[in-house]
Amino acid sequence: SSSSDLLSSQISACRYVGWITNPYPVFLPSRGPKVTYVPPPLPEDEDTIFAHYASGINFNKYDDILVDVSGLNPPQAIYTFKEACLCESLERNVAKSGYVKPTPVQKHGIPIIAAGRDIMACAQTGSGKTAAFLLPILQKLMADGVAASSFSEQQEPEAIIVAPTRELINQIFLEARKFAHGTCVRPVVLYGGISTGHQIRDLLRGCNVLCGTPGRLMDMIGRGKVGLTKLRYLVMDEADRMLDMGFEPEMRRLVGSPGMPSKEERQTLMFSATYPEDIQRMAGDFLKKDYLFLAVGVVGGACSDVEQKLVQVTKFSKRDQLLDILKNTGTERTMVFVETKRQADFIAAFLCQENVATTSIHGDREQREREQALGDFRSGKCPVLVATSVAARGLDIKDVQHVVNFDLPNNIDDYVHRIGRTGRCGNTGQAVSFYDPEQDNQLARSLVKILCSAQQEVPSWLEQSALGAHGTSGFNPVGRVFASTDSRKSHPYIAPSLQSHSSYTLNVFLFVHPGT
Ligand SMILES: Nc1ncnc2c1ncn2[C@@H]1O[C@H](COP(=O)(O)OP(=O)(O)OP(=O)(O)O)[C@@H](O)[C@H]1O
Repeated sequence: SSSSDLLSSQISACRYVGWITNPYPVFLPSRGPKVTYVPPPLPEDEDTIFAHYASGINFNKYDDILVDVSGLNPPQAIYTFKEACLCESLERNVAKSGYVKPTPVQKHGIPIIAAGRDIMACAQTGSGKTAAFLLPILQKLMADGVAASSFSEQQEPEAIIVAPTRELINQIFLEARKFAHGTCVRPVVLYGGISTGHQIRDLLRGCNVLCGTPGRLMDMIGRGKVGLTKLRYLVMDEADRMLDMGFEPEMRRLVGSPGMPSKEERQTLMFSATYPEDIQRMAGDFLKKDYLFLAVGVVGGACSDVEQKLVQVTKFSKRDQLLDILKNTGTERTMVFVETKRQADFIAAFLCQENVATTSIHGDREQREREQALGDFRSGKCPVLVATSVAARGLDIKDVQHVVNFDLPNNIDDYVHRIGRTGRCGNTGQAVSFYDPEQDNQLARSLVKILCSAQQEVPSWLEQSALGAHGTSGFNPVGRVFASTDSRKSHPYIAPSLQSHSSYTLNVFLFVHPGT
């Protein structure tokens, strides 16, 4: 029965932290030396492949968001999927996915990519970036009559997509599989935590679009299972994360791998909701000089469909406050973010003890457990998911109504991605963040900026903390709200031609800072 299933999943969550067998939790990584996990076969029925949730009441408001394209000669935006001139199968798959009209990042991104240009695209969480790169790539592969790939000891994909986490790359793969349904284009996914033998067998059956996390992808390239000479499209999703300290060396190894076409010979596409300026400058190493910078709304801004609340707390009051919140949210899907894997185990076990159907996801859980947890959360069997930042980016889960930052992250971009797990595709959502002044003061200024630019109420205590924070000279929370911060604009020596950049805007959306 479902209640005994629930009980057993709660028991296994507790056992994982040694709660039941041992009164003092032990935190041994449960990863064995050899990974043998083989995920269940993918469903083949169309209802599952094309399952989607409805866009929300604010979907049409996307059209009001300011768009800025900078760089030379950007192509005209499209306004309908018809104008994207997709082939019949793609058009049908788009319709079956429930897409009626493109979102702004699709209106601008699709023609830019179709025109063969490199792009650095920034658009708020949940606004359709995945289709913005998948559709034009698939369309170009189809238009160029890409050969149906077949068995070979080395696969040479035409497109490679990289993303920072296993669950996200798997989701992107499923999207690619959905849009390519009924065509000869074959997407394949590679990520860690799964039997390598299983993935090699799947890969060698044929591959046009390879979706991978960096480690497993480089492993397959190193084994000679993936050749790069036919590569035409390289996509970095969550590009700022792919180029930060953690992944930058892998990305440099990837573009420096034997056979990899130079940046002049391939098309490189970067997408994210956040782009710190230093990362933007470094990203230039991977892109052609004349790449286009597409900014939908405030670069690095939070999704305006998420109602953001900050609650001042003390370290020891957090658990009770979390329980209070969860009592009100009931069975509505809620993601609770914490800072450490250990904390994720503690909080998940605590909530299970309090009879809240909870599961957890973090980097020390086995892949089987991670996928089970996500599955239980998606299905609603466990409506509360306790997660570390491993689940902060990209995950698109139906009906997540609440995000709780039990611990605030230590950087503002992570905050933007985390709260973006709710309020997707024009739906509304709520985010509550526990702010511990002893821990979180360094975030005060950035939080005020983010709240202002998303037209949210700023608590006066937070404004005070921001004003009192170190180095506040020139602090202007409402400044630069519409800056389409293409870092090249403030560094003309990088690309002097951009002095005369072409920039256009759509439907300027003005807002007033609360209180002004
Ligand atoms: N044109 C559209 N019409 C209706 N739904 C859409 C459209 N484009 C995308 N969607 C849906 O919106 C949801 C969010 O899209 P997606 O996951 O691509 O967002 P994202 O911008 O990549 O978000 P994140 O920054 O969190 O990665 C998905 O369920 C997707 O299928």
